[in-house]
Amino acid sequence: MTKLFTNIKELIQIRDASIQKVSGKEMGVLPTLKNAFLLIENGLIKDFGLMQKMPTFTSDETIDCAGKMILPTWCDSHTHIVFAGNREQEFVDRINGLSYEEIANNGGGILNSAKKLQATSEADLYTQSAKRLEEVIALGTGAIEIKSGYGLTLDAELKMLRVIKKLKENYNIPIKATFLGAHAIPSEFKNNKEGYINLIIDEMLPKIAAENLADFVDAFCEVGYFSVDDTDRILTAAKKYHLIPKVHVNQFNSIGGIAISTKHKALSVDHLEVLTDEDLTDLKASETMPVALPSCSFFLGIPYTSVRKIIAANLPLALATDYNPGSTPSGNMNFVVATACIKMKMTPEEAINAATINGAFAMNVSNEVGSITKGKLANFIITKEIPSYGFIPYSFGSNLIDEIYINGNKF
Ligand SMILES: N=CN[C@@H](CCC(=O)O)C(=O)O
Ligand SMILES: [Zn+2]
Repeated sequence: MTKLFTNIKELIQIRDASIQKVSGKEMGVLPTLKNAFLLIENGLIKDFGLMQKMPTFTSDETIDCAGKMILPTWCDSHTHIVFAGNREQEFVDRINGLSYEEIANNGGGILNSAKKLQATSEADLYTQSAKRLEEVIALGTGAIEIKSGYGLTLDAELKMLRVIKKLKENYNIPIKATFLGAHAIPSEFKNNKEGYINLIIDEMLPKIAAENLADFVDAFCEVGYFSVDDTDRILTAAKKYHLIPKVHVNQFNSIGGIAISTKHKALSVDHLEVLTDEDLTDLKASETMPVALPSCSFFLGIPYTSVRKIIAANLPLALATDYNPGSTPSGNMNFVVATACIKMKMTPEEAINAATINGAFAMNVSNEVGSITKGKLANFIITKEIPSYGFIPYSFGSNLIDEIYINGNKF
């Protein structure tokens, strides 16, 4: 089955397969072709080039894209879309003056979501989560990472990971599962954090590995949650099961989370709203991808990640949503890209690179998605008629998506 897309006003993010991520100044370069064609075959990108040089193809279907642009679907490398219910009440509490920290200390926050999730059946949790996944695919996400971490008991963590497994089976986009048992200390272990870490290491990890339920491991390395030593213990234990770390660090405090994560060769370190010079030095000596989550800063009113410092240090950067019920109840990557430009002063080129090729790297799916590359999945966004790709972040809040293609089929 072949499909030919012709007269594409601009074909965005064309790359050779050898490019897996872009760093520093390279982030400001977004390779494109104006007036292009794109040929797909059996769900994969087969060929692309300039219209003037298009060979004669016999395709099953031809789609005229005059005035429209094509770019790879967004790669959202950090989400928590498997959750039960919502935390709208906490949103109102924050409007009325309580802080995120105060809400968490009063038994709200992650523990509130854990209580709801524990009381929700696996079937119901699947239905709620699948709805969110479909919502974000329609918004242009074509590869996604999903974390556990709202279970906080062996059974509930397994329930979350089994829901992610089922999503992988039923939806045809790259989905990666991350075990985040170390998301918060459950109330039963309030005065016995060691006991909970032992549960993670001695019971959760072996069971999860035996059922092959996770690709990555995560921990919330933060004051009041898991210390650097706790994180070290968990990442060390996870290594035995070949779980690569992707770690929540530096959301509120810089406590050494980056150093311990890079020491464990983490694939990514995520949040980084607080970032010291020492953190930057540790990142520079690593292959770890820094990931910024601007929708979280927007929703909580906390500082935005200093991405200009990161890029000036010649580092790469990825952008993700952090879609979750507490700090970021939105999985809209278009908003993330716009907010990165508006609030973090990224150029449209940098933001699109961060949300596609670097996002793919941050979840180990670079061979399948993240760019318009021969042999990669035909997962792409066709825009409405727009004057330039800069219009995507510029027209924040507008829906500029005309169609989404996943594995060569309209979603
Ligand atoms: N910071 C840790 N975890 C989530 C939020 C958790 C929640 O509030 O439910 C985050 O990445 O922002
Ligand atoms: Zn998160």
